[in-house]
Amino acid sequence: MPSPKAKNNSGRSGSVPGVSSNGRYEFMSLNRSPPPHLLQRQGSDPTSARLRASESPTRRRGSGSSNASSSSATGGQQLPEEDCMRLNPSFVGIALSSLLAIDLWLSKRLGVCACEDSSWGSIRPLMKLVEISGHGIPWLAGALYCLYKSDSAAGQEVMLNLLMALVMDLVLVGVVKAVVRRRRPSHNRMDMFATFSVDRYSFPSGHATRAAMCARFLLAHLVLAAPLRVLVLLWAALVGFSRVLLGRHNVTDVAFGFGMGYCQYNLVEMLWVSPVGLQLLLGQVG
Ligand SMILES: CC(C)=CCC/C(C)=C/COP(=O)(O)O
Repeated sequence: MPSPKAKNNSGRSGSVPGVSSNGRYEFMSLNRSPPPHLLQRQGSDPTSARLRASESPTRRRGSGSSNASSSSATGGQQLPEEDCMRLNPSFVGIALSSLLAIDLWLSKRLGVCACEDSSWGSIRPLMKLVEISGHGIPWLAGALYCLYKSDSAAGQEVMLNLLMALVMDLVLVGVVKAVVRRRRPSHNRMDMFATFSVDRYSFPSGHATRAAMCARFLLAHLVLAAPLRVLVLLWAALVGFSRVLLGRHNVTDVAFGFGMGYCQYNLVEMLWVSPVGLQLLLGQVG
């Protein structure tokens, strides 16, 4: 992530980031030699040393022309090919780093209920109530209760599919969290109730996926008056927003969570289990 304290004409066009000795990214010009401390670091970097060691002599000879071109770009210093590639991050890489920087900055600023002494700390209990309203346990318990209480086949069908949708959501979010392994914001206090071990990761927000998917589910399968439909949408938005206010998530975790939850509902519709389908399924199992 580009540091605001960047040296060497940072921010100008034609600049690319490198990593300084203190671990921060710094910009340097493509047209000028990198600063000596960066050149020295690349030479002693164990990863690039390993890469160079594993390179066969044939490949090294073969990459001579690219080394020559890189030496002209670095003021006569010969850099190995892999180091040169690292000095030329793609436009997509820079755009992603910038987006992440904005995300972290914005999320930190919006985390105004992250603890009791935060600027909006007094509404933290209210935000925690919103958090509970989007938690998996009340939704699973509610769907099970309605399934048990429902006396119509249509009601049972809807509740059964909601139950399956909630379980599918937990599994999909768990898989993505385990793969991406993005840490929760540093200002988050890990005081959520009933979490799985993957919930130490923040991408995507499970509350946001559930809120988006359940909102679509309710709007599609319950006959609700217009004000109630608006309320459902407002609730989903508030659940997502409260994740950032509480400092639980970065903005991108919630935005992706909303998108994922929206798409998950399409999957629920595709995999919709009807009573006939269920009887067939149970008949095959039995
Ligand atoms: C224990 C059960 C049934 C669900 C856990 C729900 C939970 C705590 C999800 C984490 O949500 P965020 O990713 O939005 O923090």
